[in-house]
Amino acid sequence: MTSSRDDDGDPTASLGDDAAAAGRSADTQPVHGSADSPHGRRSTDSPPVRRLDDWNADRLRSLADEYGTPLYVLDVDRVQANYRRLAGAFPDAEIAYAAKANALVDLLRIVCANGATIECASAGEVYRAREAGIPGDRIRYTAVNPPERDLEYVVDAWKDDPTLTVTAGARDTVERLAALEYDGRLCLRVNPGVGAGHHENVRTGGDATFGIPAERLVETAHDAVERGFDLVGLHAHVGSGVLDADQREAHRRFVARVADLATEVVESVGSLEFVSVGGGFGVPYREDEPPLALDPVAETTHDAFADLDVCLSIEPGRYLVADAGVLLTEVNTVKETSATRVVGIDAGMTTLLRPALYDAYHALRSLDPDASDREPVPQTVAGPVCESSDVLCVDRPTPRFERGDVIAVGNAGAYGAEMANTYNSRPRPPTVVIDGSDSRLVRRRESLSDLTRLEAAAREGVAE
Ligand SMILES: Cc1ncc(COP(=O)(O)O)c(C=O)c1O
Ligand SMILES: N[C@@H](CCCC[NH3+])C(=O)O
Repeated sequence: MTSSRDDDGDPTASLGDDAAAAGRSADTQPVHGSADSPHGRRSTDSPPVRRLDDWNADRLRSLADEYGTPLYVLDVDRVQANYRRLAGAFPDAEIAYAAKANALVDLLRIVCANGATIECASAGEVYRAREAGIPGDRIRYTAVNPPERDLEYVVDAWKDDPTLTVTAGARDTVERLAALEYDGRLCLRVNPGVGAGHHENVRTGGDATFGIPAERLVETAHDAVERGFDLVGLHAHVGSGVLDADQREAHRRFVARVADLATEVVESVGSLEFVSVGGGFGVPYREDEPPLALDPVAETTHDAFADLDVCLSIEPGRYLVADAGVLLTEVNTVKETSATRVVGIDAGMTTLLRPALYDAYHALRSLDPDASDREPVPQTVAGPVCESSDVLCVDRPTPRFERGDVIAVGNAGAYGAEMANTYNSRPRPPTVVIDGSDSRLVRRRESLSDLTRLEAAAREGVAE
């Protein structure tokens, strides 16, 4: 395995001033490439888990007062601490941040300033990365059944900057890229036959639709080389939210299988620059769940690739941003029913989709100064959307929430704002970034007029 970067220079050099500034503090120096453990890893000092109780309630309440609710809050220092911890465990690996977890332009700049590449799942994410000023050699686009419009946009971006890399998960995608006269850097995504994740809907290996079937990989690689592509990489992704022992064991088998497949490709086509083993590093959502021990995962991965002369790449999304974010929401209704105490809040499944989609658990805490004195009672917390699945929790024993309380919802930094939508014509919430003692609005609240802006029938509609 070789190191991902041959320069240890300033990764922000080609970014704008803002990005360079984001990377300038002592806290944000890239950590790649240094070693002080048998596997070249080095420890970092930030706690591996940040619970909801660790957030400063007064500060969050004052942000809710200033910007209103629902409101996403993202703490830049925590993103950077998470980045350093992961980079410390995988010092030789390239870290490609999976923008799908949270694609705010500000955030892309910050992780890139720390040394990351940006892993993009769509033309939209490539567009965001370019808006952030990120150069092509830090952008990777992984096509999933790509609409023609996406391919065309990415091929145009590659014409502007041929250092960009495209990952194809199907032979058809390779053919369609060739038809668009793309013959640049190509990575192939394989389905290694093993998946893992916090819910069956987020397992992307094994019985899933993603990637080239393993038995077709070598012939597809040959085909790509014969067509004149610059075949630089192999990619696979196990799924999302690897945390418990069974999932870690599946991840171990996954990594071993990807290493075998990479060996087959290298033997057949000569060499590869990198192998990406995807993301999936889980974080604890429940108060009593332990954090993921990164070192054994890194060691297993390192060992699996020890005999291969390739750079290792990882694609974390959730691990970098989940516990760096909270959602703030206000209680507007409380009613006792014969079955439970129902607490109505102003954030719903349109604001945070994960509970409705995956039955996901998110910790809840009232920020009211008296909240800790209140007795825990079973409470069902429901949003403002006309769907009975619009509940954050059912009968969860929590200190009584009262009307007017601001509730903080934990681990909302990943797949929170990013999956927000406007169902029931609910404008999407804003995001405020906190950066040390400063805070800034990085995405404004959508207004009612934003809802109709694209419709021809609206007064100022611009539909084509
Ligand atoms: C291809 C790919 N890479 C990376 C990720 C990031 O996953 P996670 O947020 O679990 O690290 C995903 C999402 O599951 C993905 O589909
Ligand atoms: N959206 C999922 C993660 C899966 C990402 C896509 N591969 C979640 O919130 O847990």
